[in-house]
Amino acid sequence: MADTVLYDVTDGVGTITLNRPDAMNAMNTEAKAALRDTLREAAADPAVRAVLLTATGRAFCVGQDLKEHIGLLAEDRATGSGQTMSTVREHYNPIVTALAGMPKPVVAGVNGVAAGAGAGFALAADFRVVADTASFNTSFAGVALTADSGISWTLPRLVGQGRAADLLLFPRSITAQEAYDLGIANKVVPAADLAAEAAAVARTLAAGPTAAYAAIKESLAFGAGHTLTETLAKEEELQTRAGASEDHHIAVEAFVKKEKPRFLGR
Ligand SMILES: CC(C)(COP(=O)(O)OP(=O)(O)OC[C@H]1O[C@@H](n2cnc3c(N)ncnc32)[C@H](O)[C@@H]1OP(=O)(O)O)[C@@H](O)C(=O)NCCC(=O)NCCSC(=O)/C=C1/CC=CC=CO1
Repeated sequence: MADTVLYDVTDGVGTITLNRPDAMNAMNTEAKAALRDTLREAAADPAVRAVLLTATGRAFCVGQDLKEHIGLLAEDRATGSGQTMSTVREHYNPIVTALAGMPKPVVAGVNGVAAGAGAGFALAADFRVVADTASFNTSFAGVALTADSGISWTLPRLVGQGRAADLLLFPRSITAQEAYDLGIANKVVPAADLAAEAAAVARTLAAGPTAAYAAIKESLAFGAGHTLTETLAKEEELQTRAGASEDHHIAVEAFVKKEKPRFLGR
């Protein structure tokens, strides 16, 4: 059986590739566990300074594998165990926590449709490079479910509460261009260039000041749920840490010498 998730580390980029192309990268139990564990590995590896999440085939990820899910639902009914939705706690929540909390930038290379939890994964990344043929679909209400994979946190922050409600109540596929106009896609590129363009963005970030990027991610997440006063205090704490980093000293020295800094990531 082919690996459901591929992983490669080159030039500081940990590339995680969802690899169930024949199933449109639907997440079965094996793929969810593999993605969760690979994200944790990438987070812990100092050689990885940026993560690229992408996929093989014509889809990015269509969320929960409904063909597996129907069997689990039947089992639940038969045994009364009610265990089917424990996958949210065991898989989806840890996956999204790992993406959003990754102490380095995460780029989603959205090569095709991103639906349900698959859209949630893309939205939990820091930067989305999207093929012009790709699309996004919240999908959840279509299968009589509510939002998961962080979508009720990420989507309103990207598009506003009203548009998020629209996209969740009336699930439909929105094009890459619509996603760009709404602020979901950061960059739309011709489908043939997606892999190269997404990898280039990830490589650029991997060559950057990793500790400062981690602090930027932390302060954005903090600011989203705190007052200005609290956020100013957090910024001071994080700026003090960034100011003590080797990369800060390297950058200031390079600026004064009119040179290009070569960041160490610490
Ligand atoms: C809008 C679509 C994503 C893409 O549409 P389209 O390009 O027209 O492709 P289709 O013809 O519909 O599909 C091609 C084949 O792929 C199969 N497929 C698509 N999605 C899934 C899926 N999620 N699971 C399994 N298989 C899937 C489809 O059946 C076709 O196969 P065949 O060729 O054999 O017929 C559209 O496909 C679509 O709307 N898909 C469903 C999206 C969806 O509802 N996803 C799940 C949302 S719920 C979720 O992600 C999270 C949870 C969390 C916890 C527990 C339980 C459930 O969900």
